[in-house]
Amino acid sequence: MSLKLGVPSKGRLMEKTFDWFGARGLDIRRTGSEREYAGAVGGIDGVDLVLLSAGEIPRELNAGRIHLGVTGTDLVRERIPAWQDRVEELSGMGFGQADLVIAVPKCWVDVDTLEDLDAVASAFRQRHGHRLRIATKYHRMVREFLREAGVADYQLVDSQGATEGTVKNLTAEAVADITSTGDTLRANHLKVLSDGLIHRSQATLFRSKSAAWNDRTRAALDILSERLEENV
Ligand SMILES: Nc1ncnc2c1ncn2[C@@H]1O[C@H](COP(=O)(O)OP(=O)(O)OP(=O)(O)O)[C@@H](O)[C@H]1O
Ligand SMILES: O=P(O)(O)OC[C@H]1O[C@H](OP(=O)(O)OP(=O)(O)O)[C@H](O)[C@@H]1O
Repeated sequence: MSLKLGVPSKGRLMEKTFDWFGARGLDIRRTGSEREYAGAVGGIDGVDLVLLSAGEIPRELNAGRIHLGVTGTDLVRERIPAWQDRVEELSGMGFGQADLVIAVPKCWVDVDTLEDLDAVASAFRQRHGHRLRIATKYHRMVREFLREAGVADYQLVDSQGATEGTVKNLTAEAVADITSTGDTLRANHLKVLSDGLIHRSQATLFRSKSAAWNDRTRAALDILSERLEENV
């Protein structure tokens, strides 16, 4: 059995992931036609490449179907319950940075903090007969964060894309989404709460705690770990 390394096969993390391993002596390549999801790893023995979307890598790590995988820390926290028991962070990779934040309409001039949001949420429910809606795809992380902050009078509405548009479209009053330059929030007249940072994410190399390890896969991991230490 070879060590299975899961890397993003498309999307914003793919190229930088290939470059990051290249700088550490691992030549990761897609093989076959442009559309074929096949790949190879050169420069190290006993490692098989598994091409996946960044969003699927947490599930594969959790199931132990891959030994190592590259994805965002946000996706691991969101998609693996009790993630610390299931995976180990081997190395932050220094790209794919994005912040998961809570944002509200800019015109809510009296709302700058979670405490303000809590007050607005209670008033909103009394006035409208339903809870203030927060659009997000990060249900687990947002619930946990708001529970710890003591904000209770809200409901999550699922949004798998174009989340910032939900406020203009009147399907939500606030959003919890990833931001990197802040352009999308600004363009949609939203502002981040001053204490509304839920998580700072970056692309990270994870090790599955449930994958089966043998002498060959352990030896491959040792060589890989040495390369990582040489190139911190
Ligand atoms: N500006 C950004 N917007 C969204 N995600 C970003 C941004 N910058 C970095 N990321 C990170 O990139 C990762 C998601 O990458 P990407 O969207 O390519 O993967 P995906 O969810 O598998 O894509 P897809 O939606 O095509 O399946 C997340 O960890 C996210 O935090
Ligand atoms: O702060 P910015 O640099 O503007 O980036 C943030 C935007 O990028 C992501 O969307 P993505 O491009 O993945 O599209 P999506 O709306 O389909 O998720 C994210 O959901 C934000 O909408």
